[in-house]
Amino acid sequence: MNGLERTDGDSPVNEMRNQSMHFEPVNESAQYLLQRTKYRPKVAVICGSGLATLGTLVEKPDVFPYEDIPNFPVSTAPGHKSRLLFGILNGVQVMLMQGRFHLYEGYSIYMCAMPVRVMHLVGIKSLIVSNAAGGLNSKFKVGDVMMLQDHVNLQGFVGINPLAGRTDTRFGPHFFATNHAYDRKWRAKCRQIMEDLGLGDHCREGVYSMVGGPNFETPAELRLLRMLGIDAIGMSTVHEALTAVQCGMSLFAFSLITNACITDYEVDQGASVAEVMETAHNREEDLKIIVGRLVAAMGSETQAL
Ligand SMILES: O=P(O)(O)O[C@H]1O[C@H](CO)[C@@H](O)[C@H]1O
Ligand code: HPA
Repeated sequence: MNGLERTDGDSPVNEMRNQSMHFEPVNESAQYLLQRTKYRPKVAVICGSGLATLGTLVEKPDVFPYEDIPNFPVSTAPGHKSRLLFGILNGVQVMLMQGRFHLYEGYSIYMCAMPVRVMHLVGIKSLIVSNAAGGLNSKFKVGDVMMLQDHVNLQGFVGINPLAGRTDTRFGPHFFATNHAYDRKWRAKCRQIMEDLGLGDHCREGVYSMVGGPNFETPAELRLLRMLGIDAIGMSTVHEALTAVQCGMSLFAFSLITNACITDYEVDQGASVAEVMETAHNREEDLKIIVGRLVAAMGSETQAL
């Protein structure tokens, strides 16, 4: 054990440290939920922009508006419903977030990632994270699904990281490897599911990164991101993924490529929320089947845990 891993929340030195996550408010949110639902899910889903419709898969749901959950943030982004569902999806108990939190909403990186810590205290072992993203890789087409093999934590480069600051080992270790953050078995499963559905040509794999937003990127920024080896760009997911891995969850994440990133100054058209929503809407039925089958696979695996 080193000095960073202690759990002495009220020590004077911790008072001087930044506003990183405390155990008690997260636990209060988790206990609020556990006391009000009979479900004890081990699988969770985070719905990206325009993908809240995945929530329609959940049968017999217990519905918790975020505003009712103590210490929980409230969604303000377009296409995010701001409610948490507990219920059954393809025969598996799930916890599903219809709405996530972004830096551009004014929340700290700790608050953006806080629901994942709530999931951990609820008992979640496997997590599916979805997002809408712009396609930087020129081979990608609008409507493709990019499974995250990896990410670049741009905010982390300058110390903006939900794991920074005081660490409470009840949320996992301070230092840990991230070379297998995204569990390759779920990528193999997703590829198989998409091939079975005749969607193999739309199944991609690559590197995601997150900017702060809310504006979409300039052509110069997009060219820089492409040089960094980034295939898809969004404004979310990285902080959730890191928090999930720290908590020991098995993670699958995918980007729906909702728009092509435009780096040519001669093109008049630019990225828009309307295009993001339209693509999400067009792909929702396929994504429901894919996510449903992935949840079923995760459910069989976590049953034994
Ligand atoms: O990452 P999700 O929440 O899917 O949302 C993506 O879509 C929004 C832009 O339309 C941004 O918030 C971007 O991050
Ligand atoms: N950039 C950033 N975030 C996004 C995009 C994009 O092009 N599309 C959807 N979310």
